Amino acid sequence: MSSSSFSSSAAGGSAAGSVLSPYGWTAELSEQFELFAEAGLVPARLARVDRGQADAVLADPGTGELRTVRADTRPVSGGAAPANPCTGDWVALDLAAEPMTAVAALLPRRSAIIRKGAGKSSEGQVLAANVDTVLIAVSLALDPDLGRVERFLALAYESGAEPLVVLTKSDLVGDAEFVREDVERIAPGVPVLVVSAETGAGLDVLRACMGATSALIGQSGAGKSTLTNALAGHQVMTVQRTREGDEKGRHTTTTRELFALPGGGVLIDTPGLRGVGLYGGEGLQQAFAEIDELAGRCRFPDCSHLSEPGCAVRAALADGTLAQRRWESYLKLQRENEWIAARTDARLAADRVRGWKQRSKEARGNIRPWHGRRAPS
Ligand SMILES: Nc1nc2c(ncn2[C@@H]2O[C@H](COP(=O)(O)OP(=O)(O)OP(=O)(O)O)[C@@H](O)[C@H]2O)c(=O)[nH]1
Ligand SMILES: [Zn+2]
Repeated sequence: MSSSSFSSSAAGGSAAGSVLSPYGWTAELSEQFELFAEAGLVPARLARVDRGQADAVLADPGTGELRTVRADTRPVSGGAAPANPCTGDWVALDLAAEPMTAVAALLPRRSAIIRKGAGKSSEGQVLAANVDTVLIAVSLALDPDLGRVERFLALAYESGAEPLVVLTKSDLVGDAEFVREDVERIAPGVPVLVVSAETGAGLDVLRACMGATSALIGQSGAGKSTLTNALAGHQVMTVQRTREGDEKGRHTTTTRELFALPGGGVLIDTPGLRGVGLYGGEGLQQAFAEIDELAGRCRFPDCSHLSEPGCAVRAALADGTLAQRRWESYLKLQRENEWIAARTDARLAADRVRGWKQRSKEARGNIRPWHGRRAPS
């Protein structure tokens, strides 16, 4: 691609605005972008991120039409994992960069779904950025795992986006109402919708509830890719049909991808999550708002809810207002969160010590050539 065909004047301007608005571009973003536009950079949204590169959707400054380009993400990678570019990020592209288009900057995120990284690492992994609605897909074909739904809800709240539970594959069950009620009980204030990607039932209501950018999360096999295809109106994701009706799914989705929807707005499909570790705390309080509220009514503000008199939590457990299962689920997620917080603190402390040692070593190294003596250590 020749760099001379791009003029900086169109970048970030109204052309980009109208063409990118179905992708979630707003006047506010346009304002944030002004300085980048003056520098000759072009706004784009990342639709897919692989190792070191991304697919970026932009309004071509020459033709004004939507276009997807491959871009080098290395200039904005390499820092702390949660700050790395991910699907849904708005970026400033340098189309003239050699040897290929490069992501020159990431715009500040409005929200981000971050889970605890895989393995022993305490680093967060961003699944999707700038999301308005988190759709938690739960298959009606299996007994619902309420603890898992609670975990996804906490993750969704933590992101800063609005959660919504989507019970999928309604064509496979006679009556979804019981499950819907069970899920509603553990998701106070959260819409719980029943859909079938197969028959199209419930899709209109779902569409009406989705914000400008929605992201689908859920267990592998929950029907996320099938639902993405149904909402997109055509096959955008490859769905592996499990011949024996195996409900476990096969991890068909390997990279996050972002799609424009026919009625405007975009949908981000994420790979099936076997285990989602939480990464942060506030989301848990929101997902278990009624427990938070109960704890506020205990006689002692620092009540451990174990043996203190006047404990509102124990009272609620005793009279059945608070289900034992729900309380244990909360405690479990809270323990995980504390662990991750401790790990993160320990890692930051270790980083600080390492950074200090490195700097003092460099300082010694700098002194030696000029003074010919060892710096005091
Ligand atoms: N009967 C019926 N089957 C469905 C429906 N939606 C999905 N399925 C089937 O469920 C299986 C899993 O669907 P996927 O869309 O691949 O699930 P996924 O959540 O994207 O799975 P991962 O890509 O592994 O995360 C496939 O065999 C689909 O054909 C539905 O509405 N009705
Ligand atoms: Zn208490």
